[in-house]
Amino acid sequence: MTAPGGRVVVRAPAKINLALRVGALDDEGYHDVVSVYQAVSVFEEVSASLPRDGVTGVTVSVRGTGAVSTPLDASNLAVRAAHLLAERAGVPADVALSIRKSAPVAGGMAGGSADAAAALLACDLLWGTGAGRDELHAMAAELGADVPFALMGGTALGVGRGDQLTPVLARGEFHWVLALADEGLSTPGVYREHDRLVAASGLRPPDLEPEVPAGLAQALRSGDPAALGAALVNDLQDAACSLRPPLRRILDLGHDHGVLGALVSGSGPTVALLVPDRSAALELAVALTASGLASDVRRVTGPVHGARQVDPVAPSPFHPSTGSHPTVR
Ligand SMILES: C[C@@](CO)(OP(=O)(O)O)[C@H](O)COP(=O)(O)OP(=O)(O)OC[C@H]1O[C@@H](n2ccc(N)nc2=O)[C@H](O)[C@@H]1O
Ligand SMILES: Nc1ncnc2c1ncn2[C@@H]1O[C@H](COP(=O)(O)OP(=O)(O)O)[C@@H](O)[C@H]1O
Repeated sequence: MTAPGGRVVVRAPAKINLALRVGALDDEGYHDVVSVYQAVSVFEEVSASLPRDGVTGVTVSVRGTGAVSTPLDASNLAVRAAHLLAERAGVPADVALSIRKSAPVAGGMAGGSADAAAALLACDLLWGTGAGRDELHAMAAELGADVPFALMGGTALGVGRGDQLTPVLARGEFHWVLALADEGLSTPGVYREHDRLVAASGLRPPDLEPEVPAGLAQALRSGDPAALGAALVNDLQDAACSLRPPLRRILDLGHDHGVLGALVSGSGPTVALLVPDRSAALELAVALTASGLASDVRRVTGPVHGARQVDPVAPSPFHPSTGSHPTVR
């Protein structure tokens, strides 16, 4: 579905980690992890167009949530994705990328990874390079541990660096309230803090079983939000809270409101609170907003689909004034 004028639009989801177990550090500075990802209804949108006559190379523009703190140079993950695909496919890297961000930057929701996944797919379609699923997955893993999941979506187990994926059966729809922060947390910085806390505790990092923790698998299979809430776990949570102590107050507020579960998403600082249904989500969102503890509060659902082409001429549900989709607020 390339539009007249050569434009492809792809939407890719942000994620929450339902479980994140962190094992030993390897020689390349990566930790062995067991991660259960769930894609949620916060979508990054990447549009890829053929450049105007005489223009070559990759250009990028960014708008939406956190646009001002998103890099516009070669370090932008969508730009890196376009260059990587062009190099592997042996085609010129000529594309104008335009990103509409809804996920917070450095928020522990893999918004940048979603941009990379969306750019890979959009450029593949725009250039007609015909990379298969496996090839796109391999390129995604080179770009970052979380990028393959943004291609896949749904609910999935990630092992190794978090990039070796297996889909997980999840029934039904789960309702989340997200508490966003103005300022992000650096992923390597949070892993470093985790290592410091583990060393200080005198405990060894756990040897990980490369499978979905039993209680979590059962909760997802049966679509039981209360059981899912009890099974949520994030080994990076203490490190994120150590670097950003006010996150504990958001978790406490959630527990005071009787949420089914609450945890920092990945490396944070986004906090994800699980509630039984839409009306509980609205009630909690109102309380969180009134508390002033979060810079933005979103109501979202999961699981949702992975990176997917959308009709470039259809009106976008993106809300220009807020940088987010009205359906998720
Ligand atoms: C923590 C998680 C949880 O899903 O993501 P976020 O919550 O930040 O989105 C991931 O493990 C992050 O994934 P991602 O952000 O793609 O990581 P990468 O770009 O590949 O790596 C950034 C840095 O994070 C650290 N890193 C990442 C993955 C991993 N398994 N072990 C690590 O120690 C390394 O220091 C690495 O240099
Ligand atoms: N397109 C992009 N969107 C957001 N961040 C990006 C992008 N490209 C590169 N980055 C860099 O990647 C870092 C983390 O990206 P992001 O996926 O937003 O966070 P997290 O890893 O916490 O989920 C940011 O600090 C930012 O500097």
